Amino acid sequence: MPMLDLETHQLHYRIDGAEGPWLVFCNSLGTDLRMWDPQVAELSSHFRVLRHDRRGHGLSTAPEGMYSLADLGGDVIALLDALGIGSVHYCGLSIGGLVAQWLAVNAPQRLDRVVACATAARIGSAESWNARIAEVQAHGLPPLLGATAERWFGAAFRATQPGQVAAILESFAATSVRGYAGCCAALAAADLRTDITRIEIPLLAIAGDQDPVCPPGDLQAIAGSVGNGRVAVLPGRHLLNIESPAAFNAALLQFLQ
Ligand SMILES: O=C(O)CC1=CCC(=O)O1
Repeated sequence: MPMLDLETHQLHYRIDGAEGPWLVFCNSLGTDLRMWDPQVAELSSHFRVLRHDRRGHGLSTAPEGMYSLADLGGDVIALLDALGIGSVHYCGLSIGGLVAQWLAVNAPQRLDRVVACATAARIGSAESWNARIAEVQAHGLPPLLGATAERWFGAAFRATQPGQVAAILESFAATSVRGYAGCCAALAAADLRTDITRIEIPLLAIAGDQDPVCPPGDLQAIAGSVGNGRVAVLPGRHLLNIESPAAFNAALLQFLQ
């Protein structure tokens, strides 16, 4: 189980595929790197795929305190440096998509092409994230399970794919409260609406047509703000890479190849 030792925490990562350009996937809040399994199964024959569990998620440890987007982006750069990787295609979903935008603004030399999925330049409000922090610190993550499943997957998918939904919710319930709350703090403070106008790297924004968290307008706004952006709207709610894997993989391949 490969781990990167950093000063305050350890990052769990995984590499699949032996040849081709590097493609890095970055998970959403309350999930681990397995959320990208439907992509890795198909794309690891085209790319060397690097995934990591964000700090406080999956098998990565959770440093104390609250985190910032710069901390999360810094973890990605530390991982690339440690593995001797120069530049990558980068695909992140939700908070992972915010990290993608942060990297495209602050470390453009490390990115070839960037894919921002089910995200926004500003997700929610400081008030809503601070309320979420208070809730999980008081009661843990399990009380959030029902509402989370409804935000992440459409009713039809929940009814027909209970195994996939259960697996993702299991990873949610296993997320550390400290790690989850720390990332909520990063979300509370993150507002890249001005910064992203400086992005020149080719960017694909992918939206779920039924996403209640980051609706298609948020992704259209990202694509319209950057120098070289385009948008794809696919069927699905927030975790659309799991709900619509074939369409998602096709959009990625078309953009990255
Ligand atoms: O928590 C959610 O359901 C939605 C979300 C916001 C940021 C993220 O990564 O997930």
